[in-house]
Amino acid sequence: MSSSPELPHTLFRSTCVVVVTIHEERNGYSAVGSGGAAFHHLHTSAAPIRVASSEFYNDEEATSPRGGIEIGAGGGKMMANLIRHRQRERDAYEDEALSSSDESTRPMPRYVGRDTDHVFGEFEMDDEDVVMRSGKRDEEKNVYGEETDDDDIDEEEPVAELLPLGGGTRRVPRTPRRKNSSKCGFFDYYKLTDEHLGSGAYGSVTTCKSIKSGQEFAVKIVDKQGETHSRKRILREVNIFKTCKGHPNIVQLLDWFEDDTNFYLVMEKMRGGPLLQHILQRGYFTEEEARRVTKDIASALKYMHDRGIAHRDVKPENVLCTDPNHVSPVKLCDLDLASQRQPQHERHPLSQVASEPDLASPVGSAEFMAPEVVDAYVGDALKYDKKCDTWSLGVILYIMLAGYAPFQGVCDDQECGWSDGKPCEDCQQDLFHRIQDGYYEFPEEEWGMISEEAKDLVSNLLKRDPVDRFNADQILSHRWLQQSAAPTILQTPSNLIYRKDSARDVQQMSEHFNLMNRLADTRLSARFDNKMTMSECGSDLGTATIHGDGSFLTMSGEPFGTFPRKKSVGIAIEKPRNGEFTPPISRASPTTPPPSMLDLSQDLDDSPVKRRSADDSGTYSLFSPASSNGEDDTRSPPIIFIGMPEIQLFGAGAPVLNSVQMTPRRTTEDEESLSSFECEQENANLIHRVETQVNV
Ligand SMILES: Nc1ncnc2c1ncn2[C@@H]1O[C@H](COP(=O)(O)OP(=O)(O)OP(=O)(O)O)[C@@H](O)[C@H]1O
Repeated sequence: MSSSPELPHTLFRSTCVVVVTIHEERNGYSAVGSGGAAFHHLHTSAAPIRVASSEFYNDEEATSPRGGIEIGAGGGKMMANLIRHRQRERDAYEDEALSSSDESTRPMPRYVGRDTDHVFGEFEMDDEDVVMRSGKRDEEKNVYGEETDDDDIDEEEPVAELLPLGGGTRRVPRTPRRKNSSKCGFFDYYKLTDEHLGSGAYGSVTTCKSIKSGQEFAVKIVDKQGETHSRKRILREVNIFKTCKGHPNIVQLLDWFEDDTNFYLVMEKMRGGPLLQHILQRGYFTEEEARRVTKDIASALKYMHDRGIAHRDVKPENVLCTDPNHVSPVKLCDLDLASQRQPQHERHPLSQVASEPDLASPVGSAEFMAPEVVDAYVGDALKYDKKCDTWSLGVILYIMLAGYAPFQGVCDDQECGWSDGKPCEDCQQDLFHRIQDGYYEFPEEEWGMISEEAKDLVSNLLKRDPVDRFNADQILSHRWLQQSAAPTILQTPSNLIYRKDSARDVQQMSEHFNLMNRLADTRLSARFDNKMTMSECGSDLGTATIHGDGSFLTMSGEPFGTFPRKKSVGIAIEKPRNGEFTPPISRASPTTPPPSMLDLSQDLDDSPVKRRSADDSGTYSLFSPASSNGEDDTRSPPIIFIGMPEIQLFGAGAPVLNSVQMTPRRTTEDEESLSSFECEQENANLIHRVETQVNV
């Protein structure tokens, strides 16, 4: 099926993958796993009934009652269960808050600024302090040694310190001289400049200046009013920053604040800008410089991986140059997608299982996705781990050496605008297939001048099987990194300019993917944080419907940000065994079983929800009847599950649904299947199909 002219916004040109993972805890149910959302609706008649929406997250720092499933209209018994479930949550939350005699462990609804002086040293720092903090010491000790003051800090104070917000902003006093300054916020210490450093799905990064010293920092400001903030996510990012403090190749968080409107993450300012932009601006880049950058990134990854953290979004935009005049040293930024495993001894048996999908959540950027990540998109596997970071480093290294990406999507359409940054479903599919095949070349024109050692490292990073792929240790001990490389001047800068299909597309694709993943994730988390009422849930059910061009429309028709409010799409799902469609079954591979091992065999007594066995896991077809009622159509797109009574999988209080992934795949069977698809929508002929991996 090719992109139809009548359907400019074909579904999932950009891919959406939603992973929901659940595990059970003693008090009711706590959903744990990667942030995510599932689209759940029941359809039995012309008027689709919206049934359920769930949200789950895996954050040990959660300050609000955890877990939960939110239900919209319909399903009386289910609704009653949800009310009971909600009440149980509130009771448990209040009980816990009241009974806690220990101030430090008492759950509070909000927290304010983190006392980062304890973590990072003095608050107001001069350049020397920043250098010290960012670990400009003996590299071996910084990367591998234990010379940190973490231990003291951890004992004194948890990183996620929780304090009542009260009215207005309050900053935690960190030193005796600040003990009385209990009403200070970001603007008491810093002033913003008008230098915009970058922006992402979360917020914008701007230069700020210390009022006291005039020293410049970078501050990431995350708008709390927006759809994308999540306190847990910020906490997680702060925690990971803290774990990574002192490493010379990871951007250092220096301070952070929260007020009524924003979060403020104050970081050291990386004056050299993002890697590829830096290379482009300099117009000059050598193999030796590529080697140094590779070593820096590998050092950062080793540090994170050794601590059980996968970055999961390694891409050139997140590699920042310290100095405007030199490409290295570089530092990794943007730790908000990073995931950290709990230490073995702290893991609950179920949470251990449930932690897997956190790494299995397909997040990141398209061109940098390792094959196993793409597998997760297309249902062949659900698990990937920190080796995906070293794959992404392989892609970055390839781009650094050649000026274009190793895997690129192409199609036959002469009008295709993919190389100009426009969406193209065929190109995207082609890109995914190429990544999955793991096939790339070293074209002689650019690679002829590049050393065999460099190519060998690329080859060992771009290994399709993660088992064969180099880990960070192997990268660092590779012979190319062990000694200076040739000062060969590379064609990278000019290729970055002329090969439109490289860096720019990488960035554009990454925007699509990251936004989709995060909006779906954080929006639901934010909603849960705010403890929305039943009616609110009902009126704002679901996450976002993803248009073919990657834009979003919420279930309630509210557009996110600047996304166009145009044609909406609905989604239908068909269970293959009961329905007339037989989509190709693409189960998780035997070596990477899906996260469906949770014991779901016991039904809940009072739940209307029928738990399914792991046998019910499988790949389901997901269809998208388009409703193209004109450019201004802002109707709520119905989410319809056809022929799937198991929609009750998504019911209240029962953690029966392990994960759902929506992945695009078109097969030759589609045309036939779709022609028999009875859709009650207008324009039923405009149906696109994606596969859905449902793990029960
Ligand atoms: N410490 C810093 N110094 C200079 N620039 C920075 C710094 N941190 C971030 N930036 C710039 O801001 C951009 C966005 O920052 P960051 O990636 O942390 O935000 P985000 O909202 O989490 O983005 P994403 O959507 O990629 O996750 C970066 O790509 C970079 O260009």
